Amino acid sequence: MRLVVFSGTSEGHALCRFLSARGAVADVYVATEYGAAVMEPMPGVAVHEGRLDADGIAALVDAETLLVDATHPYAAAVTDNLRAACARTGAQYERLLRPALDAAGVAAVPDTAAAVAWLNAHPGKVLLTTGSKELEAYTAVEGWRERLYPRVLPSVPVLEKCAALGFAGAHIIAMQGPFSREMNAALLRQTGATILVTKDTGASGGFAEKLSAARETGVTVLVVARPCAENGRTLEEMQAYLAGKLGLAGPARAQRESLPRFPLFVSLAGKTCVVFGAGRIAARRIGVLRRFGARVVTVAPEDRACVGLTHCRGYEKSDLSGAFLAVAATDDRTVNRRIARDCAARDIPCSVADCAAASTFFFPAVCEGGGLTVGVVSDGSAHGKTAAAAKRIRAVLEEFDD
Ligand SMILES: C[C@@]1(CC(=O)O)c2cc3[nH]c(cc4nc(cc5[nH]c(cc(n2)[C@H]1CCC(=O)O)[C@@](C)(CC(=O)O)[C@@H]5CCC(=O)O)C(CC(=O)O)=C4CCC(=O)O)c(CCC(=O)O)c3CC(=O)O
Ligand SMILES: NC(=O)C1=CN([C@@H]2O[C@H](COP(=O)(O)OP(=O)(O)OC[C@H]3O[C@@H](n4cnc5c(N)ncnc54)[C@H](O)[C@@H]3O)[C@@H](O)[C@H]2O)C=CC1
Repeated sequence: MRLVVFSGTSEGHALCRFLSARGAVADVYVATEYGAAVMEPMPGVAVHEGRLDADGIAALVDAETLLVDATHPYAAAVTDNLRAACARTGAQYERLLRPALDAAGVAAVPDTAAAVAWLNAHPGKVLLTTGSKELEAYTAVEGWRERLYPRVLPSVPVLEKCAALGFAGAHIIAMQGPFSREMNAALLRQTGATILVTKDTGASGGFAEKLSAARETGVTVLVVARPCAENGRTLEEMQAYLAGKLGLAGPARAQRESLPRFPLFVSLAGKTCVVFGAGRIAARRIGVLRRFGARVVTVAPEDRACVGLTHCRGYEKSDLSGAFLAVAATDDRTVNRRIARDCAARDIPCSVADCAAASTFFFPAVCEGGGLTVGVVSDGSAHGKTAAAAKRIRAVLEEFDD
C-alpha cells in the first residue's frame, strides 16, 4: 500500500516524523514553498510542492493508495478535492483531525462544555455567535453577565429566553445574518470583545467573515466543533492506525533495520534483475549485474548511458514479475519510491539509488581480484567512504592476482 500525505499543518509534520522514524516511505504534498521549507529532510519522506486540483490529485493516487488528509481544517476546498479524487480512483481516504488547540489565533474545542471551561481560563469580553440554543450553558462562564455579548435572532421567543436567563439588554445583539466582515468587526469593536466564539459553520455559515473580522481586530476565535464533527482520527489515533495497517516497525525495530547489512553472496547466473533508469548510476549497476551473469532487464523512457533497453518506456508494475532483485535508479524520486513499495509488496529486494531508507538491499561497491570478491557498503550514510574504501580494497586484492 502506497502512503500519500497532504500536509502543510503542524500535525501533518508530526505524522511525517513519526512515519520516518519507523522506516515508512511516504510522498508528502504541500501547497506552498513555505510548507516545503519547514519540512526538514526525513528518511523515506519525499516532499512535493504545488497546488493540485481534483484531477491533479486523482493522477497521483490509485486503488492501492492510502491518502492521509492532514490539510488545514479551513482548507475545505482542498479536503473536498481530496475526497473526490479518492472516491474516483478507489484510494483510501483518511482524515487527520486537528488537535484541540491551534496557536494561530484560533482555538478549538469539541463541545459547549469545553467552550465554557476554555472561557473560564481566558479572561475578556466575548462576542458569542453560537446561537440561542446553548445559551443557558454559557451562564456557567464566570462573570458571564459582564463578559458575554450573545448575538441571536431577533425573534420574540429568543429574546424572551435571553431575558429569562438574565442577559441585560445592553448585552443582547438581536440581528438576522448573514453578517459581513465589516459588520462583525464593528460589533467586536463596539463591544470591546477580545474573544469571538463561533461554531464551525463552514463557508455558507459566514465563518470566513467571522475569521477575517477577528484577524483584523486582533480578536481570538474559539471554534466549537460541529456536533457531527468531521470523521477522522487524531494524531495519536492516526499513528496507531497506520502503524497497524502498514505493519510499521516500532522505533526499536526501525533501529534494528539500520543495523549493518549482511553480505549475502549469491549466484546471479540466469537470474532476472530489473534495472529502472538508464543513466550513469543505472549503467554502473547494469555493468556489475551483467558481469555476475544476471539476465538484466532494463526499463527507461530514454537510454541516456547507452545500456541497451529491454523496454523503452517508464516503469510499469508488471516489470517486476519474475524479478529476483530490482534496482530503482531513475531520476524521478516519486517513481523510485513507487518501485520500492511495489517491490516490498512482492518481497523483491530493491536497491533505491536516491533513498537508503527505502532500500531493502544495498548495492555494494564490488571489488574483485585474486579469485576473491569483496562487497562494501556503509551504514547508508557515507557513500563517499564506501567508494574510497573500495578503491583501497581493490588495490589490496590486486596483490592476490598471480
Ligand atoms: C544506500 C545505497 C542504495 C543503493 O542504491 O543500493 C546508496 C544510496 C545513495 N547513494 C548516494 C550518492 C552516492 N553514491 C555513490 C557511490 C556508490 N553508491 C553505492 C551504493 C549505494 N548508494 C547503496 C548503499 C551502499 C553504501 O553504503 O554506500 C555504490 C557502493 C554502488 C553503486 O552505486 O554502484 C557506489 C560506490 C561504487 C564504487 O565505488 O564501486 C556516490 C559516488 C559516485 O557516484 O561516484 C554518490 C555521490 C556522493 C555522495 O553523496 O556521497 C545517495 C545520494 C543521492 C542523491 O541525493 O541524489 C544515495 C541515497 C541515500 O543515501 O539515501
Ligand atoms: N546511489 C548512487 O550511487 C547515486 C545515486 N544518485 C541518484 O540516482 C538517481 C539516478 O541518477 P543518474 O543515473 O545520474 O540520473 P540520469 O538523469 O542520468 O538518468 C535517469 C534515468 O532515469 C530514467 N527514467 C526517468 N523516469 C523513469 C521512469 N518512470 N521509469 C524508468 N526510468 C525512468 C531516465 O530516462 C534516465 O535514463 C538519481 O535519483 C540520483 O539522485 C546520484 C548519485 C549517486
